[in-house]
Amino acid sequence: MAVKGLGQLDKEYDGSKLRVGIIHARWNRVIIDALVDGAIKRMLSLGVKEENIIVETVPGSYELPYGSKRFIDAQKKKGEPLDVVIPIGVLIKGSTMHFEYISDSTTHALMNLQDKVHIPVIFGLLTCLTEEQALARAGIDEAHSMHNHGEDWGAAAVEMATKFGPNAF
Ligand SMILES: Nc1c(NC[C@H](O)[C@H](O)[C@H](O)CO)[nH]c(=O)[nH]c1=O
Ligand SMILES: CC(=O)[C@@H](O)COP(=O)(O)O
Repeated sequence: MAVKGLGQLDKEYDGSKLRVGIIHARWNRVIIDALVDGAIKRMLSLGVKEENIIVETVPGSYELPYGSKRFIDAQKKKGEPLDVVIPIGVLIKGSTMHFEYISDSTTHALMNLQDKVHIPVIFGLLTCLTEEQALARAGIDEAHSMHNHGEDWGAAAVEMATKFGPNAF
């Protein structure tokens, strides 16, 4: 039995009234696409309507914090505010310090973003030392050694928006 991962949620959720934003980087696209797919499928299974999942993209993970902020602002300005956002990126260690700087700064910026936008920001960033680690965490390595982590992010989004989103209480 797998031990790691979100597993079952603490109760049944009805996501039918939620508006969810997914904003994803385009680096490492094959892995990104699997993660985005996993997040969407899980949210649909929790009742989120397809038309209420809005997808935007940025070039790379470094662009996720500012892109997320502007994406949230734009949806609000259109009168279609989001209840939660899932920024998704895949960072894979290369041969320089690039990976460390982007992993650290992006993580902190996404964490701090929540206090600025007042909606939950899910942490959909893989920070992997190898391509194999990233493939496994998207559920697409040959051995299917791990589950698709996008599914956990979709479930976390529905739970956080329902419990702590702008319309939760
Ligand atoms: N190396 C990875 C990047 N690098 C690109 C940066 O995120 C950024 O887009 C660029 O420096 C322009 O500002 N991005 C990833 O998402 N994943 C990587 O592995
Ligand atoms: C995208 C870059 O700036 C690049 O030089 C980083 O190299 P590496 O991924 O090998 O650390």
